Amino acid sequence: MPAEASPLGFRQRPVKPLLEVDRLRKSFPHASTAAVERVSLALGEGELLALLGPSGCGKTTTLRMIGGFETPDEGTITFDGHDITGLPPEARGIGFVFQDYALFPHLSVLDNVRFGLRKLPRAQARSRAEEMLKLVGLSDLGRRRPHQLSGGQQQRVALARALAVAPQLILLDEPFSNLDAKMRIETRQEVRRLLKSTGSAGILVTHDQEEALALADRIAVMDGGRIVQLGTPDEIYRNPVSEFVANFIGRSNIVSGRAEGMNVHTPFGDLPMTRAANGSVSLAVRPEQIMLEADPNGAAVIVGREFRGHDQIYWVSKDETCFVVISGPGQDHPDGTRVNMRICDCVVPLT
Ligand SMILES: Nc1ncnc2c1ncn2[C@@H]1O[C@H](COP(=O)(O)OP(=O)(O)OP(=O)(O)O)[C@@H](O)[C@H]1O
Repeated sequence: MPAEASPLGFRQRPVKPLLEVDRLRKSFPHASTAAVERVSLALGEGELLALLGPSGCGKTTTLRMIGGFETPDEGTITFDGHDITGLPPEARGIGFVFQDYALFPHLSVLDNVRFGLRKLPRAQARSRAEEMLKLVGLSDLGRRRPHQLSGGQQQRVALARALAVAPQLILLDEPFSNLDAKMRIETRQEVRRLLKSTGSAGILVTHDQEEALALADRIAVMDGGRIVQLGTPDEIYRNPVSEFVANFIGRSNIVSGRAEGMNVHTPFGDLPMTRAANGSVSLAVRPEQIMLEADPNGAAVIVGREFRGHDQIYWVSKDETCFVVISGPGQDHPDGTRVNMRICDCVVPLT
């Protein structure tokens, strides 16, 4: 369902949007389908939005159109009350942090941050750049060159440079992709804290659902050039609109059922649903919504498990279907254990 037609999308529209993107379309020469199709979204002041989706779904093209690096075939972009659709990047007042940070290798860290402040008097530019380096925790490294920094430190310099001009909006294209797993987790919390402390709104492009869930206030899930769902991380996780979203954000088991209003008959018994439906439905059931009870006569059998310390993942076979189940500590079922499966909580009917 396109976001503009989605009740979730409307309910979440910021009262006074800082940015409004209306039905953007972009196709590239020799391509059979558009890279971006009817993309609409609104962003409030200080809000963080993630554009999330698989490779090639149109995230970067959407971001580049908002930044002015790509011209839309159709649609409009309104920023701070002005139509900026035809303006070049430098006239938009929007900050950009590129995937490769795009720092100037021959300039010191301090001069990289000072670069965007060229129009200010020299002393003022220097003090603002120093202030920004302090904000990102790099005060001691101002004299180094970019190649003398770690990936995470370079990322923070790029962010300090973009934030130095106090943009109302900053665009981040896969900003953590060059960092190792541990650094990514630390840096994304740092970036969220920085953006919240400066009050800048942000749009982040990522294909990493964990990153989007951890960093963003709202997530636009994209597939095939379109936004397929727009909502808070909690809404998208608990109430995915389609099998694609249910499987892209976390894991889901798909179960068939016959729906009647807010209830559904399933092989696991009658269950409540998160929203009304009628007739044959596919249902998304999260791994943590399934309870396992050991029973020598149980209809299911554990065929695999992965110990993860704070919880365990089980693969459970029932009627030639394999389910994934996550259970908390204290539940220890060896491979081959016969079990009964019970679904607790509401299940989600999918489109
Ligand atoms: N300059 C270009 N010329 C031709 N086709 C392009 C160009 N830029 C992007 N595309 C195509 O447009 C589609 C969307 O690309 P885009 O980079 O926006 O996707 P993405 O979701 O950001 O993917 P990734 O996560 O891999 O960066 C893809 O099919 C891509 O091949």
